[in-house]
Amino acid sequence: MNNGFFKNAEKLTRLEALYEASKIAFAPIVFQVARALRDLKILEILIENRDGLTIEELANKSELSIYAIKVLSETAISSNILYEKENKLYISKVGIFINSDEMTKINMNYNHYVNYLGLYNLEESIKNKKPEGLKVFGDWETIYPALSSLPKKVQDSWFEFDHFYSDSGFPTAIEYLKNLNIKTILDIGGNTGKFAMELSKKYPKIDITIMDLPQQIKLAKKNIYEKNLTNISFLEANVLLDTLKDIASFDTIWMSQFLDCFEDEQIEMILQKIKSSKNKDAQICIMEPFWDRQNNEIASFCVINTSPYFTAMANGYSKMFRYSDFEKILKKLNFEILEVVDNIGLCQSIIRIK
Ligand SMILES: C[S@@+](CC[C@H](N)C(=O)[O-])C[C@H]1O[C@@H](n2cnc3c(N)ncnc32)[C@H](O)[C@@H]1O
Repeated sequence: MNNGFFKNAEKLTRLEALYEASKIAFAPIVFQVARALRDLKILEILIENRDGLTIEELANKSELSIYAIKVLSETAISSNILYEKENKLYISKVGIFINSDEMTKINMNYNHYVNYLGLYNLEESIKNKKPEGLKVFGDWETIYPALSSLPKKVQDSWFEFDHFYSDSGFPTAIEYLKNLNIKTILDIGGNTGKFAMELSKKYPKIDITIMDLPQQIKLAKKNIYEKNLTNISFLEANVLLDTLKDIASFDTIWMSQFLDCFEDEQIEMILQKIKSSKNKDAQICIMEPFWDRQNNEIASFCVINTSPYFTAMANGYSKMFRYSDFEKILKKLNFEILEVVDNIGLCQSIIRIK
């Protein structure tokens, strides 16, 4: 299933197709112009002046040259961000979204700070199965141990992106977990502890343990000690290398936006390790944004287009899941699928398995 999205390609006329191809060929230019218009506050100025401004007036108010306004606004007109009427420039709905829509802002920052430079090496990354783009930030095998030492803007936009999509699901996910009668939960890939802290605030009686790489556990500990939450513990582990023998005491294993960090063989290996080490009655809840379970095409587009980040920047081999592919892995490992719940926050689904 793909909810009937992305069905236009075969219907385009030759001329429409050439226009689409040209938009793609110039996409990096339009992207950078849109971002510059946002960050140079030109969009904001036009939002404050909805009756339109001449080029001279806009140059004056933005303290930029006439040349700058002409270059930026002409690309913006060609891509529907601005429009022109009787020698005045106006902001369009697209421009308003670029300036003010939270999701668009976060996606744009993530693509500019985290992905833009490194995506130049996508082809090499595909061929070598390595995140060759990551070298723009240093000599790392994957982005995960690098996260806590990336440049501030890169780190901030990575965490904002990650948190925006998973955080929006946390309230509903926590409500969902309420009905499962949980006493002890292991949050694998718990990152900076955001989910654990939300859960802890809501249910102080549940024992929560965050498992992650040592670098992330350090950040999580700092956050959690500052909040003085006492029902959260920590386990440093690399799920690829460690045995996971100490997980038998948990009645629930939680993984949110975690398994998408790995390739199929690794996912099978991790799930198999969990299956053989967990208490036999323990349930596993997996929260992921499956692109074929989204309820609108925009969400599906955003989820799909996160995948090349994994290839060029994160690890060289993982991607956002198509549910039907993921289900095959669960069935191969003989997991019982207890239920799948969609529409968790912006784009997540929870699969509960045993
Ligand atoms: C995309 S983040 C998800 C964070 C969080 N669960 C959420 O929903 O926002 C993936 C997390 O998995 C952790 N991770 C990646 N590889 C790992 C490994 N081999 N062992 C343990 N944790 C790992 C990363 O450090 C990171 O915190």
